[in-house]
Amino acid sequence: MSQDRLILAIDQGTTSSRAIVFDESGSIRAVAQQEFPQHFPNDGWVEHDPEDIWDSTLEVCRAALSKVNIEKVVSVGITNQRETTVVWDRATGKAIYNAIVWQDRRTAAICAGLRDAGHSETVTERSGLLLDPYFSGTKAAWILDNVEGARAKAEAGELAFGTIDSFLLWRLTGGQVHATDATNASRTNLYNIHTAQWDPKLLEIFNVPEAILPTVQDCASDFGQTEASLFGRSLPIGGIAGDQQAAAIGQCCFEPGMIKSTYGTGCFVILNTGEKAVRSNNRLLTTVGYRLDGKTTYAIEGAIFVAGAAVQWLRDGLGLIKSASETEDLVKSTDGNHGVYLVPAFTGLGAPYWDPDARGAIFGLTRDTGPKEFVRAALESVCYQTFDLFEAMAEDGVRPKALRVDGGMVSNDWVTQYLSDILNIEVDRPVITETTALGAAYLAGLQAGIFESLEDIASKWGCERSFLPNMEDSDRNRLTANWRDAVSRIRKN
Ligand SMILES: Nc1ncnc2c1ncn2[C@@H]1O[C@H](COP(=O)(O)OP(=O)(O)O)[C@@H](O)[C@H]1O
Ligand SMILES: O=P(O)(O)OC[C@H](O)CO
Repeated sequence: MSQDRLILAIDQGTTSSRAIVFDESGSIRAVAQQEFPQHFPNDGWVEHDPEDIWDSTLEVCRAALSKVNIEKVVSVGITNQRETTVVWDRATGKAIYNAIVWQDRRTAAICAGLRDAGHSETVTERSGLLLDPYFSGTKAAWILDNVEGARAKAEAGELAFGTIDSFLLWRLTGGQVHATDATNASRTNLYNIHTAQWDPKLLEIFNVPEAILPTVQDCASDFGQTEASLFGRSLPIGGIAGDQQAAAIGQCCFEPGMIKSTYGTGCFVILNTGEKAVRSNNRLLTTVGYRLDGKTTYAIEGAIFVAGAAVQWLRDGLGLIKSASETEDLVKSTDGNHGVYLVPAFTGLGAPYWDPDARGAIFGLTRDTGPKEFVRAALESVCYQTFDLFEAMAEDGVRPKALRVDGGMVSNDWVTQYLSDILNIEVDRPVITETTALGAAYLAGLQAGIFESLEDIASKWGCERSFLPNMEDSDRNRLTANWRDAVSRIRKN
């Protein structure tokens, strides 16, 4: 097969924007990355300036494209931090408020009000999600109700709503295309995952006017062309998926029962359930895994809000480490956790607890507790939180045999081994850990005809290292029971 054609994948994440150019074999030809500022204007609020998102995206695309022959780039894929909400003016393209980030808790009271009004069942049945501030619906409504004149403009069709993919698409196409893909739509609380359409009843419940919504397309489809002035040449945009779904695609989880977990800022487990939208009895989410040729493949998802963010907190908040990679040697020099447990509920607890008011705590401190124990407790907490998701899945009757992992944290061998020990299953780390961008590239490549099918793509997956469980049951039981005890002490709901 010719290795000449290239794909540009844009990965717009929570803390940084990345652009990666892949070739036809799925190998990386160029990378550029840029962090951008986080804004915390109030307790529990998290915002991004949409211009920072746009500027950093544009710069990394230009930087990555400058390292390759742009004439060979045949398709662009976009993947993005999901749920983060932007509302912009169609006439100017300017956002009317900062992007409200997925971690933001400001709409907790609105969600509680909707629960009290008896909407929980309708929302879960139709959207597959829960009533939690995590999702976009209440964030969009908050902007419309808190920016002067916004609701009237929205009703008049002058404003556009989008998750980050949609906002970038609008900007990249010079305001020509207002669209999103089914995975991003499935994170809004407004999209009916069974009918594959925006749901009028959900729009009514969340008080979001239809006039602001983007068109929902397949993940591999014609999303328009980039404006020629941006990169010196117009490029077709052929793929979009939310970052966690893109990671599942990059990990080639195409068969029902296949499962991946990504350890970036947060941790997100996605289990392919095939053509069936399976409803969890244990507060996991039902979501769109991908939609291709009009056919939806569903997934069950467990979302944990703090994973690598706990390591960032050790570095930036406490100053205990200078870099994330130091944690591996530090924790390897410990001989157990000395009874210290960190519950990193800095922005509440996600699945399976869904407790937006819970806050973090550390337990079991003694006079000999030092930085190493804090570091170990932070790394362990990520594995215990994944354990909670697997327990919830087990109660739903799902017991995976192996887990494919990716994300910045799994470069840490200690974390990956401990994860295998605590979950008591094989944990596989792939050769290419940039699975999120790779998934977007696969979608764009499918649309461009570079890849023929999902089977074609699946043959490219390679395992770099498998981690096998190596812990006594009695130790696992003791550790997870202590963790559960720690969690129970911070619960508010
Ligand atoms: N060696 C390591 N050990 C532990 N955590 C790490 C290590 N390397 C990176 N991380 C953590 O992984 C996260 C970065 O992963 P990444 O996948 O780039 O995240 P995101 O896409 O959410 O920005 C950071 O939160 C960082 O603290
Ligand atoms: O940007 P990430 O990698 O932290 O992912 C964010 C998720 O999409 C939030 O649902």
